[in-house]
Amino acid sequence: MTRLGLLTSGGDCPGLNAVIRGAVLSGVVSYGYDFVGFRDGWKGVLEGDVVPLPRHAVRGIARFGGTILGTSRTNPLTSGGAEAVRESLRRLAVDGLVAIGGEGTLAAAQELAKRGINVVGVPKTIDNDLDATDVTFGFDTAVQTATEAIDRLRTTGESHHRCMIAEVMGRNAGWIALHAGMASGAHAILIPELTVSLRQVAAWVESAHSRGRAPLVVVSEAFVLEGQDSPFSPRGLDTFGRPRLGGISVLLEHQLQELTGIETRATILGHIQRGGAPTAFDRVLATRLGFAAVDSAANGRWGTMVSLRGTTIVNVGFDAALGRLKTVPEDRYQEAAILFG
Ligand SMILES: Nc1ncnc2c1ncn2[C@@H]1O[C@H](COP(=O)(O)OP(=O)(O)O)[C@@H](O)[C@H]1O
Ligand SMILES: O=P(O)(O)OC[C@H]1O[C@](O)(COP(=O)(O)O)[C@@H](O)[C@@H]1O
Ligand SMILES: [Mg+2]
Repeated sequence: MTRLGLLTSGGDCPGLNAVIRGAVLSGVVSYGYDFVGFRDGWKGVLEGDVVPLPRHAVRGIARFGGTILGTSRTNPLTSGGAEAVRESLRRLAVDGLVAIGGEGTLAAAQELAKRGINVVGVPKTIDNDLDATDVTFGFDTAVQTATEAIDRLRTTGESHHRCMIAEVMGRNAGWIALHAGMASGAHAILIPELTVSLRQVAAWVESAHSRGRAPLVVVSEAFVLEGQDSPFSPRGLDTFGRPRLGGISVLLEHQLQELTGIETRATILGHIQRGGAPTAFDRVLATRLGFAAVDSAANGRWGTMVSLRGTTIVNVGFDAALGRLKTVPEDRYQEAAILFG
């Protein structure tokens, strides 16, 4: 019997469990496959740390956030390499892997595929910044969660006649800020793709204030204020050596209050955006990606990943997914700018 191994790797996002369930159900129902799950991403592969994934193990999990398998940022190439992965799969009689992760996970999967390991990828990023897929699961949930939180900030902001700043995730791309900002009626949206001067932000805030509104600014964690040379990152590095972002809104709080004289409060939404139950949209997308990943494995399309093009799930080579980010185009930002001030 064919046995596939599933793993989730990199930062979590709502919908991972729906992918796992979709893959197992499709594999069991359509192909008679058997599944195991590796705990904590590539770490579980290297350590042979597996859990059996019979059909009943995935019962009802599509509606839960996080990942039942756990995740990590272990890089298999620096922690044992392809030979260690091959040996572990051989020992566990696993015929192929479904790796669910971000561009780092997929880069590792690509390298392993080049070395003859059977692996298919499922793209994951809360930031929605992978170029080879139109939308990633988790993004819709993050936008919904951020929008609900920002709606709450508005009512308290309006009561106190304050300027409220909401800081959202977005390491390289401002998609969450753009969408949550448009949905919540922000008077300024600040994204990593475009520097803006403090004076311009203050002008938008003052314009909204002068119309009797409580100004609302939505800012991506990686936004760079004109005059700065990199995103605000006072918290050291993450386990992969990337700067940990977060806090630009607090900097803006002081500077905007000083410049405008309007009482200002900043809120960092942080990991709340990544936690909790996926929206119906994300459950459906993630389930379909899980189905398609198993179809890819069944058809021997190793070394590829599944992706959404329009409303269709297609297969693309890892190359298409890597090396290029899907950032917010200037025209999408200018379109939203009609709402500013
Ligand atoms: N080029 C690469 N090749 C192999 N592994 C990588 C590469 N880049 C990143 N990784 C590994 O993949 C891990 C997960 O990254 P990724 O899937 O992008 O998720 P996230 O962006 O949420 O951290 C990284 O922490 C790192 O260990
Ligand atoms: O606190 P952690 O887990 O390091 O993750 C925070 C970072 O991960 C991100 O959510 C990106 O994750 P994705 O890989 O899902 O795109 C960033 O927006 C954020 O800077
Ligand atoms: Mg990544």
